[in-house]
Amino acid sequence: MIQCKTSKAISGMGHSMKRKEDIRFIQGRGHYVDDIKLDGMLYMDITRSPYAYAKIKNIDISEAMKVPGVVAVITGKDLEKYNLHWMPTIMSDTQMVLPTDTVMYQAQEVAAVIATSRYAARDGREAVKVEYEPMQALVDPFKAMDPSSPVLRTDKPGKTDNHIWHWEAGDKAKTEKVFSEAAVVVKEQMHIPRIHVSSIETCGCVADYDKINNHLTMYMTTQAPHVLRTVFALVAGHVGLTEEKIRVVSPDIGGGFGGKVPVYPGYVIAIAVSFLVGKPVKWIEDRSENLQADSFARDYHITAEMAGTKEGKILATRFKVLADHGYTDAAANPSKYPAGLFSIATGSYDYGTAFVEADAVYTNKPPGGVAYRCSFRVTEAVHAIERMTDRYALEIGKDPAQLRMDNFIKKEDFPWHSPTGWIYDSGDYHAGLQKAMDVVGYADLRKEQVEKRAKGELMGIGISTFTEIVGAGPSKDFDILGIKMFDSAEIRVHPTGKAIARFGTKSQGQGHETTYAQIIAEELGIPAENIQVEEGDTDTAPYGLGTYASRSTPTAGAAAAVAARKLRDKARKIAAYLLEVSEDDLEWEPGKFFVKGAPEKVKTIQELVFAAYTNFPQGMEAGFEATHYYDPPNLTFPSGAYICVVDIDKETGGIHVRRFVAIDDCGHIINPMIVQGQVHGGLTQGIAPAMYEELIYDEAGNILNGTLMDYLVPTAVESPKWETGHVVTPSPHHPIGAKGVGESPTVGSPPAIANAIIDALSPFGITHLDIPITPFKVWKALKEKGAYGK
Ligand code: PCD
Ligand SMILES: [Cu+]
Repeated sequence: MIQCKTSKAISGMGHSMKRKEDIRFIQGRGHYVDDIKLDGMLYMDITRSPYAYAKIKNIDISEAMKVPGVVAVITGKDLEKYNLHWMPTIMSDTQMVLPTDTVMYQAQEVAAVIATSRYAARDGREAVKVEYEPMQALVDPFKAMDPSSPVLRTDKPGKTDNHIWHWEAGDKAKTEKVFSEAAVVVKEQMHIPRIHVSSIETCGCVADYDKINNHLTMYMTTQAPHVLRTVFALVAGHVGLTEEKIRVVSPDIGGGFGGKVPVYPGYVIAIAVSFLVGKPVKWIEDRSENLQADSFARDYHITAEMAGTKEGKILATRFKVLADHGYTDAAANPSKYPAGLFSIATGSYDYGTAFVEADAVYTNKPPGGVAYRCSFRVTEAVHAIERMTDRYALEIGKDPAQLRMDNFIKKEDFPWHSPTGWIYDSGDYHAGLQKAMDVVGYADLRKEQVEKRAKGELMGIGISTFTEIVGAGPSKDFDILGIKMFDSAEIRVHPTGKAIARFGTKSQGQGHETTYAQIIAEELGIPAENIQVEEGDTDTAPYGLGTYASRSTPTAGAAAAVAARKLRDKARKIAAYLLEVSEDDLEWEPGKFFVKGAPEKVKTIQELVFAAYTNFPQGMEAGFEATHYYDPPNLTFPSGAYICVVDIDKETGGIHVRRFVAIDDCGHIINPMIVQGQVHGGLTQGIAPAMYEELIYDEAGNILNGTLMDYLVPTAVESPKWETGHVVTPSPHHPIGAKGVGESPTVGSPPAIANAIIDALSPFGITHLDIPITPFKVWKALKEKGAYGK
């Protein structure tokens, strides 16, 4: 199925080349921020608020200053003197760096303690005495929307409510008409809970300000080094730290998953302190801080409706969202899309009309709304559409697989214009679902289910046939803080034919050092092994928007191919010159040009590169280097067909995932082994919100599961055996036909699991349960439906 045009020695596209980076990772030689030690480095720890909403009456630092090793305690008032106490968020909202008078969520930063050791900093943090006057927190987003509720963002002049923005897409009037006339309408209220990215490595940085040269080097765990450099320059330009004086370096990163896109106050405080003290300052979050205070994901309350015929033709959908953004809108979305790409909510189905609308609201919870392994809210959209498709099938008593087959967009209808304005590039949804059904043995499973039901046993089969939307994005629509979302590649081939390539993206574990090398190997025929890939240093890499939203392959990966093709064009010119033929008489095969019909007249790419430095035609520029900034013409639309089989213990509500088959379509695959790893990891991060994870707050805004003792992150023990496979519909507009894949499994799997569980419970009249679906929720729902007698 995967075609390899290059030999294993070259290892271009389609080869399961072992990951270059793993040589250091598996030997404990990865180099992370916390491994950085600089002369005279100080350590920072942060005093945080125990209250979700309170006035700060007083901060007494005297005891903290007495702790041996503590050199300074910084508060909002200190930063205010330099106008560094506020910063912009990526969504152009504002966020406190340190508060001067009010705290807005539990675990918010209140003061920073600087000491000569991490331990002293921690002791100092405990010794900071803060006097608070607690206020009534607003936790419920629906209540917060109520015009009679107190206004939380009193820092915003003229703000009279807690509403942040309203956004909509699709055709409201047309959709309403279809709904009012439809024979069948189904409706569910659902909550996609607030969850959290639990990367192995927490956030952290070392801010190293050099007073003599007025230069800041910021070592940090960021998915978007260039954008953050720009943000830092915007925040600190007025004190002389302009962009050319800032270097952001991201060393190895232990998982990003969207949580390392935002700017956290800790980074800005570390910069401010290093600037004021003139020494390097290290800040590394601990596990609980990471869970309690960093950007959350999801938290969408969705009223979902679907209209259709009695026979099973979907006619329209309507989705209304209330988005709880916490204290500030610190989501990581393209500017034009405050609700991200939620309007992909029509999914893989061909029907006439849809209307989606979203309102965002402030509450006393940590800020965020990051795209945790999700292209800006596509996960929420997929959950809504895939749950409702099953809900509709249940309503009319039709098999959910058949209902999907009957409603899919057909492969000949691509490029397909969705009713909410997207143009899907390619796909073959029928083939994907058919393959998943064949692998899982769908017909037999349905028979088994009938037999089990007759015996009172609970077995469920759940399907999710989702369409993803990745590769942000085309500059006409996509920007972050005004910066267009292109990405870049720069290739330098040295005289001996070995190369270094640099990118505007930044791997956090995805394997870019391997796969980017494979793309260049494919295009130039230089062995991937001989191509060194570098990312994450703003002094050396070309400007790019970073790695998230499965955008690296669609953008920087494309840039690599285009830059390599520029070089191949140059190689052709040199070959024509050396072989004394016209360029048209030459033929390319990965790694060499030869004369048509005379294959013995050949120049290898290595010879041609050498000639670019030693023997090139008069008038040609010397060297063998190229750069490309790629502005994608469209997004790529990967898809998947997932089938999950569950067995439920009726007495305890215990859920056992018996099978999980995932057929993905990410177009042409660069490295099948890496893609499989991506799918395994992504599925595990899909079972997480479906069955385990949710951040829970009480009415006072206290987080009830703020440690990994209580916040249940699934491990290998909880993970079922993932059965994976592919169909391949190349992206027609991408230079190598690839689509992103990193997010697909996390986006597509939660509804497959939820649908399976609901399918098992449907004989009791249960039509919906919110994720995470825990044994207790199942048991409670069964009890309410009288499953255990009166
Ligand atoms: N067709 C194809 C596609 C793809 N690939 C591969 O795979 C990977 C991925 O890719 P993509 O899809 O393009 O993506 P990126 O951009 O690179 O990345 C991103 C993603 O990725 C994922 N994965 C991962 N892994 C790891 N290890 N770690 C991490 O952290 C992570 N993260 C996650 C997330 S979350 Mo977001 O941020 O939320 O938005 S988004 C995301 C890479 O390596 C590449 O190359 C291949 O091979 N082929
Ligand atoms: Cu495949």
